[in-house]
Amino acid sequence: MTQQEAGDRLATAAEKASVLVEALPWLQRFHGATVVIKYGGNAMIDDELKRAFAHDMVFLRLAGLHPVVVHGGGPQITAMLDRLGMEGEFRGGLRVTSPETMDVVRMVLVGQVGRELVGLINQHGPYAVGMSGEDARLFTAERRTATVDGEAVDVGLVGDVVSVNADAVLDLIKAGRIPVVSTVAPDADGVVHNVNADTAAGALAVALGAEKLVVLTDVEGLYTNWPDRGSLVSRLDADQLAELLPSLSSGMVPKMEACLRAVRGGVPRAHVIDGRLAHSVLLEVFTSAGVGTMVLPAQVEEDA
Ligand SMILES: Nc1ncnc2c1ncn2[C@@H]1O[C@H](COP(=O)(O)OP(=O)(O)O)[C@@H](O)[C@H]1O
Ligand SMILES: CC(=O)N[C@@H](CCC(=O)OP(=O)(O)O)C(=O)O
Repeated sequence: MTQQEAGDRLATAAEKASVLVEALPWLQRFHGATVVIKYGGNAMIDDELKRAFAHDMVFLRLAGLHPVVVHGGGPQITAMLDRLGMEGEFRGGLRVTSPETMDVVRMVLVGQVGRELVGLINQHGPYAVGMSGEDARLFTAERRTATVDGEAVDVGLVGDVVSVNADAVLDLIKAGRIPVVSTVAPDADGVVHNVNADTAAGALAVALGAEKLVVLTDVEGLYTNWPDRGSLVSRLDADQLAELLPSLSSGMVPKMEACLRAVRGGVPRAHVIDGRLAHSVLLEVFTSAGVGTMVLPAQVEEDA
């Protein structure tokens, strides 16, 4: 080995060690904390990324945190509707959901996307258990409308989460498992509704008293003036977000509403991060710089 090569090896080793050392305060701070991670369908773009996500969930669990996964699957539902020759339509960021569409939504979220994530996590050990909003009365939904040009529009069997019974999730956490939640949920009469996954993740984070809500999507974070790439915002507080919300367009609306709901409901931090970057969750949780957009309940001086 030349002197140059030996020097390079030392520098690489020092860099690797510094990453591990930097994680220590965050490992201490989040030990025993519950983190709700929303994995959007648009961030499940290839098998490698999905495997990296599963790896990260197991990493969090073995690092002493309690990860709870809430997954989406919008593009996967649309692909299945296409295969079945059925129409897919969104209004105000929500899927128009007829009873027939609801069958497909449930089949894809619970039977396909949820199962796949459970399988990938369980390649590392017996951690993941899948459940939907129907299991042990996790979520109760209430039919909601979409807002289009300021008007309320009927979108069929689409629900908002009006109550959360987190007992079954807490039981799984206590047993050392990683709950993987699909967001279909019955209303008070037992009629199953399609719930946006961001909305469900926000509600679950509040009910669990989570330390963080992390939303993985296919963009770097929130842009105040989309698509102006210079307008990426790294942090904002609940009041600033509430002011910005009416100006946001469809995909970001449920995401940022969920972050607002979470921090106003007692979750100290909500983050929107780029799920296209492998291991972005680990960077968010265990590095000082963090990634993406962070929403805080109120303006704070401390960097966290
Ligand atoms: N202000 C904004 N900041 C960032 N992304 C935005 C904004 N407005 C609209 N978008 C769009 O929202 C998309 C993310 O939402 P969505 O497609 O519903 O993702 P997911 O499947 O992760 O829930 C981004 O890819 C981007 O095209
Ligand atoms: C009511 C509504 O729009 N539900 C969503 C549920 C899945 C979801 O939210 O998936 P992403 O997170 O991948 O967007 C849908 O049917 O597409």
